[in-house]
Amino acid sequence: MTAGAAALQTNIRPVKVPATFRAVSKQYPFRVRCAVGSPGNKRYNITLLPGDGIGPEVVSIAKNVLRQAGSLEGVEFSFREMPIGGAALDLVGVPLPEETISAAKESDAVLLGAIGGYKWDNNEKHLRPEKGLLQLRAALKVFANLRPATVLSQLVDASTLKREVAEGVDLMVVRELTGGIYFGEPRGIKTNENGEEVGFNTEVYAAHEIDRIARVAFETARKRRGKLCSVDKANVLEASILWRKRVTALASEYPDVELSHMYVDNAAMQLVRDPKQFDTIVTNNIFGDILSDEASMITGSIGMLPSASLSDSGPGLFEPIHGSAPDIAGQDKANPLATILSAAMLLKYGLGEEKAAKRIEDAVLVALNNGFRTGDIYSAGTKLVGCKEMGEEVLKSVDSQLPASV
Ligand SMILES: NC(=O)C1=CN([C@@H]2O[C@H](COP(=O)(O)OP(=O)(O)OC[C@H]3O[C@@H](n4cnc5c(N)ncnc54)[C@H](O)[C@@H]3O)[C@@H](O)[C@H]2O)C=CC1
Ligand SMILES: CC(C)CC(=O)C(=O)O
Ligand SMILES: [Mg+2]
Repeated sequence: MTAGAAALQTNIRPVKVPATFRAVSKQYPFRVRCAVGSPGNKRYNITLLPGDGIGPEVVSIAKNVLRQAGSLEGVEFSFREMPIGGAALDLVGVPLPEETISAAKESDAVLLGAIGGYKWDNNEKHLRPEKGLLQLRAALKVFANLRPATVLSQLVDASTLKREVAEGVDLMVVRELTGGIYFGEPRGIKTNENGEEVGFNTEVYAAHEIDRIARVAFETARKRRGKLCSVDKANVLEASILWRKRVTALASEYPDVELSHMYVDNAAMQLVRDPKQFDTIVTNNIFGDILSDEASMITGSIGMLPSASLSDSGPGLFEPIHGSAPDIAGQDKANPLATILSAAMLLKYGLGEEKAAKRIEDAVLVALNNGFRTGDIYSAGTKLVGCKEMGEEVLKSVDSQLPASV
């Protein structure tokens, strides 16, 4: 055993691996992981990757909420915590240890906090926390990243946009997650013939990568309001020209979905001008990363937005869209709702446990209805609480049988 593996062993708790089978989800064009057994004894293995900064704070809360919601619906979890990002670099010298990849692959779903921080910002490229997250997404083949942005009526005043612009926004960004410029080769920094340093990356998409994310997006739009906007930069980039061509070609298979195209610069502007025009947005890795952060502010805060990253077979990866927020880490200021809602997406999209997912979604609404707000979503007349107290309020509400008024 390597020194790294030995160090990791101390962190690994043995778990009982249940027999699992896969069933086609009725909800989405993905396979969900299903535990074998009667509704009374369902059991799933969840890999927890707290990561860095506020990651451990929000994941520990989401874990408790997940366990409680599950237990009320006859679902049990075995949690296995593994290192990733800066935490893994400090522990074993790499941002994504083999043991973490294996644990993630063997589990039924993965819940991640966030990675990164000032301490590792000057590390060599392959020893940066962000590299670990990209490697994990590639290892799990989670090409489809669903990032819903919904303005809750309770939080309209937390939006930076005017009430009439923000109220009622409900959109879904379908982001391609394992291709494009974040992964494309060649990449690097070299010295050119003039002795000057040159940094370069490659935006590259194969037809099959575009087709599979487009299909997810068409299916998603079909189950929502039937409108799909494909965002690209086809007026400049060849990768976008192919993107637009492939998405357009698939549209004939989805006659019930209204397809439109928009350049990304216009999309960034339209999102704050009139976000209600959007239902489902499909876009590449980098544009989806940027536009979803922008969309989060319409909802009040980046601390509100969850995500589901799905493959067409193995376990899904569920994480808030925010980063490790080193500026507020360790201060009990983080909003845990994005991670709690990611746990709800884990139940719904990863395991097909819709009732438990609904319990969590309702509990978040009840906590907000009761006036609790972390600093990022605070407005006059509401109760300012820290990360832990917000988590406790959601946990209390999970038990509540009261229907949440949206
Ligand atoms: N998926 C991941 O793990 C991601 C990791 N990162 C990494 O995180 C580190 C910080 O990156 P930033 O660009 O600052 O982005 P960030 O998302 O961590 O923070 C941006 C701003 O939003 C605030 N914020 C974020 N999450 C919040 C929450 N739950 N509650 C309240 N406020 C919250 C932060 O305090 C900060 O002011 C970097 O190392 C970056 O590479 C960034 C984005 C995604
Ligand atoms: C930290 C990066 C790897 C990606 C990112 O910002 C994101 O996925 O939202
Ligand atoms: Mg991002």
